[in-house]
This record gives sequence, structure tokens and C-alpha cells, in this order.
Amino acid sequence: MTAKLLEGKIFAAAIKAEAKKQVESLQQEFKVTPGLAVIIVGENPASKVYVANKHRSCEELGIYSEVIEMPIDSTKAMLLAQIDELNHNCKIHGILVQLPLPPHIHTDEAEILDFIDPDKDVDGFHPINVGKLATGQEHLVPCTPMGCIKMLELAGIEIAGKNAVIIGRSNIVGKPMFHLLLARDATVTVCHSRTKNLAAITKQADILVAAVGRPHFVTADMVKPGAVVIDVGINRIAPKKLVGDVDFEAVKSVAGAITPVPGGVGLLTIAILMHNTVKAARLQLSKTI
Ligand SMILES: Nc1nc(=O)c2c([nH]1)NC[C@@H]1CN(c3ccc(C(=O)N[C@@H](CCC(=O)O)C(=O)O)cc3)C=[N+]21
Repeated sequence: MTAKLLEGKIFAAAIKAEAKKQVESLQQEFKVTPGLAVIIVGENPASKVYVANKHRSCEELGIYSEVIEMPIDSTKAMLLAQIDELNHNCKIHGILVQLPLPPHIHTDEAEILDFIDPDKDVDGFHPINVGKLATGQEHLVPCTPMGCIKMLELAGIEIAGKNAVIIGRSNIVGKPMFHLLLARDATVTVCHSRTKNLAAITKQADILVAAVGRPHFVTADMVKPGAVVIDVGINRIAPKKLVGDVDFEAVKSVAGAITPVPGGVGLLTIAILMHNTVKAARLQLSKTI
């Protein structure tokens, strides 16, 4: 058996086409162009792919985009001042602070993210948006997990009643993924580094989400035949070699459907970022009119 390949570019194109239509209607109705600002502190080679893809997508869709490169030794105060400016900048509807931050301000991460206007929080990391997601009031939702959900929906894969297992409990992927799947009536289990008998749990999964950050972590013996396997991992194992968390070659002969890396959910992350930027612009317009 060979799994159906869930190609990110097909789903991403559908999400972006919808966002593009909305950009055009905002321009016609309100003479407003949605704008996205990305703050990058220091040089991070991994960030470059993401920023380049994001920039290209903005151009494709007619979204105004600003990349703010700040020096590696930027202080917390400098970052807060930059965010404050963007919070009040009416050309900017979405703000994203690229993570991870450099070590000297790493502990300030929560304070920095909390300073972003929740209505401009296109990453969905602000506690207000996290709380809304957790209480069934989805507002601006983290891009990667939302991309996974949109992909399942567009592929016609039912979520309700399914056993979903997530490996990884990060604030960026694992936890929001839990809420999104639960809200869509899956039975959800979250596994992590202290989970016992991991394979026994993952083998129960109809939908398996891998967000661990370790290459080839999910092996064929951990997967139920016919399961949908979503690989959220982005592991650079050589300068030009990117792999996910799933042993793709082995797992594809057990799974029913599988996402590749690259070319999988990473592309959906960008597409949802575009969608969130348009949504944020709409939100802000509805508050000023
Ligand atoms: N505040 C914040 N929000 C983020 O959403 C965020 C972040 N910080 N920090 C870094 C990670 C990483 N990330 C990626 C998204 C898409 C691709 C992507 O487009 N991947 C393509 C291309 C990969 C390639 O060709 O190298 C693919 O998987 O096919 C990569 C990486 C967002 N992140």
C-alpha cells in the first residue's frame, strides 16, 4: 500500500486564491491594502526561507509587506518600542515577531509577544487569542496548526469522532492543534517527551500529527495502517537537505495519507499567514467604521 500524498502547494494555492479575492474586495470597498510586518532579530539562516516565502506570497496577493531587521544585540526595550510603533501604524494590520529570539532576550519572549495588539497578532500567540481558541471563540489562530486543519478539510478528511494523536506540546503547534481538533469533535491525545509507551498510543491514531523537531522520529511501527500522517517537523540535516519528523519512505507504505517535507504543511503555514493578515485587516476596519 502506498499513502496518498497530501501536497501542500495544492491546498496553499486554494487558500491564497481566496485571500487574494478578499484583498481585492478590501481595496474596492474601503481603499485599504492589508499590510504585514515581520520583525527579525539577528541573523537566523532558518528564518530566511520562511521570510523569503512570506515576502513572495505577499507580493503575489497584493498584500503590503515590511521586513524589519533588528540587530542581534537589540534590547527588550528596543523591541517593545518597535512593536508599539507598528501597533499604531495604520498601514500595518498584522505583526509577526520571528521566533526564536536571541538568547539574551529569550526569557522576555512572553512579555514581547503580549505587547502586540491582539487584533494584529497574525501568529495567534497572544494570551487573548490563546484564551479565545481554548474557549471555542477562534479568532486569530496559529498558522501551522490551522494549516493542518484546513488541509484536512480541503482533502475531505473527516475529523469528528476520529482518534487524533499529537506528538509535541509546544505553544506554537501541539497545544493549539489540540484545541482545533477538539473543537472539531476529534478525541485528542497529546504525547510528549515523558509519555510512556508512545508507540502503543500513536498506533491508535486515525490522524497522527508529528511536531517533535527530531528527524525520522515517527517510524512505520508507530503508525496504524491507513492513518493520516501530518508531518509538522522542519529539520535541516544538511545545508540543502530539509526533512520532517516522520520517516517518510517507511511510513508512506503504512499510512493512508501523508504530508511530505518540504512541500507539505510549511506551505500552508504561509498561506494561513496571508489569510490571517486579511482577516486582521477586516477586523480593524470593522472597529474604525
Ligand atoms: N513568530 C513565528 N511564526 C512562525 O510561523 C514561525 C516562526 N516565528 N519562526 C520560524 C518558524 C518556521 N516557519 C516556517 C514556515 C514555512 C516554511 C516553508 O515555507 N516551508 C517550505 C519550504 C521549505 C524549503 O524549501 O526549504 C516547505 O516546507 O516546503 C518554513 C518555515 C514559520 N515559523
